[in-house]
Amino acid sequence: MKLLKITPRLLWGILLSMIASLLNLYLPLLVRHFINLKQFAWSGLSKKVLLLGGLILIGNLLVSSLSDYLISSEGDRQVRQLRLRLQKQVLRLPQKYFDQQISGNLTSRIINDVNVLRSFLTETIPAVVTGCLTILGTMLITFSLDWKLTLLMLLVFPIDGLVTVPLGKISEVIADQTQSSLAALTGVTSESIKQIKTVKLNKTEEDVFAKNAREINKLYRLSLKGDRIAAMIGPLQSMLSFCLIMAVVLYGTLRVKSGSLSTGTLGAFMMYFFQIIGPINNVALFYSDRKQMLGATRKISEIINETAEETAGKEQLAVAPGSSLLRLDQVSFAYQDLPVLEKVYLEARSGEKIALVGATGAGKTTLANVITRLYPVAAGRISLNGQASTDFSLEQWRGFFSVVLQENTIISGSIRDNLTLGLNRKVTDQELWDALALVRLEEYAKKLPKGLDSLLGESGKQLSGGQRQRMQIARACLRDFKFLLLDEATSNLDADTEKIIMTALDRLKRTKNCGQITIAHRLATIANSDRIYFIKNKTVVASGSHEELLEKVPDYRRYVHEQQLKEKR
Ligand SMILES: Nc1ncnc2c1ncn2[C@@H]1O[C@H](COP(=O)(O)OP(=O)(O)OP(=O)(O)O)[C@@H](O)[C@H]1O
Repeated sequence: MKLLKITPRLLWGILLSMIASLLNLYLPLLVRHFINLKQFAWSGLSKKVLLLGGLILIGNLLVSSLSDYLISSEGDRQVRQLRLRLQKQVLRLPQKYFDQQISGNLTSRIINDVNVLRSFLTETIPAVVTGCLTILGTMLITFSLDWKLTLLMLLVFPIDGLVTVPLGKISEVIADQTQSSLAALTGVTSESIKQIKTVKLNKTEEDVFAKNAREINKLYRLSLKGDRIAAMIGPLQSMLSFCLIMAVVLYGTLRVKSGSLSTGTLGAFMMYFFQIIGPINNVALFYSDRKQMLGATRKISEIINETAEETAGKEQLAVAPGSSLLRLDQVSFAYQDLPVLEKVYLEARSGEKIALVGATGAGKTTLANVITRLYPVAAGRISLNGQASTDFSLEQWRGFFSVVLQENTIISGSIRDNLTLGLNRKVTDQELWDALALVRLEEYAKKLPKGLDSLLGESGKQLSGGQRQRMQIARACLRDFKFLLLDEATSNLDADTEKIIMTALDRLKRTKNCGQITIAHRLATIANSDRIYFIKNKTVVASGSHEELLEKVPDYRRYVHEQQLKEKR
């Protein structure tokens, strides 16, 4: 097992558990002594034996408690470490990995599969080790007491094996399928909760319910299969054990009657018999538990072995203060087999506002994602002041950009939490209020009873779409950056508010001497750009000012015309 380890603490726990098992082995011998007594007298040996029995019970209690605590706490510690490792790994995985995942399935891997490993480490391993010891110790003692009765008792192994081996194999498969089914159910449930508004507005409650019910039913059917196996294993084992006990009792009684066995020894045998039934079952289940653990390990390892984004390993490169030039040369990119960008050329300078314009699906957002290295380019070069983007560590490179995305990136938390997200410097309240004022949110925040510390709800549910966009712009403006990248960042605002904010951003661009890269369809947002890159057929087909493009590029004229028609509607 690679993910969880056998540590000294765990070994101590198992050792104590073994001591407790050994202590338990002594108790039937004490009982045998009492049964064999001709007459009970509260003195001498009997007193000593009773005292010893009491001490063994108390010792067993203490040792077992300590052992349980050591094993469980070690399991918790290792599960914590594994979950932290998984969380760290998940955060480092490339964007393309998430494009192919259902977040709920991933969550289930991190939560449910790790629990399977925990139970193997803290339950199966100790149970099997102590079980083997109990079985071995019992056999040694019972052999020394009466080998014939022991041989009869030994029949429990093949009989138990007859039940647990074939049924255990089936339950292994069921357990593996159950884990996958649980992951799928977590996936669909979390998706339907996340998309509840879409579900309601599209009146797809029944469809979503049917989809989720399919997963619930699949899990139910698997659980029923598991229940059937468990319902067979338990009673079958009990019945076979009962038959065997009867055989031991009958044979033992005959031997007692014939005088070749003492009543005490028969009593001790019965106790030993009951004592090893549990351990035998645990040992028999080891194989299927191990299979289940291997399945969970495989699924977790798939995440851990995924190649992470290359984040570190490079020195911070010195970047001269002042003006910067971001340049894309012959950049190409494809999502798996879908080429989206081909030989794109682009330049953005400090103090400039450039715009990426093109029909929907043209590849504008993809271009922004490639610039910020969310996806690696397939060919070509992206550089800052002549230095290739890949010469910079990912962290340093992403630090050059402050991005406002098309999608909602408000986190659950307060206004302050959202504004300071990812900021690695201390900010004063005044700076936060200034940022809010820049996007015209100051009045709104002032009216809230807790001001900057007011909570915004999950994903900013308590804000309007426009307020959410403005909050994200305010957050972006607070960061230190060389280029502000706005991807449809003002699409939800009314024309007047957008104009006010764009004017404020222009001012910010001049005072901070940063560049601005805007992706937008609305003409008013892009028309005053220093340079517009018009994207069509996977590449930049023309660049220039709005007026230049209108004059020289028929496709751009057509695009603008269509856009004007849309905006008039
Ligand atoms: N994660 C992804 N995996 C696979 N294909 C994608 C992915 N994201 C986008 N695409 C595809 O890449 C193409 C460009 O998409 P992109 O989002 O870059 O366009 P866009 O110009 O920003 O569009 P819009 O103006 O509608 O936002 C589209 O065909 C889209 O289907």
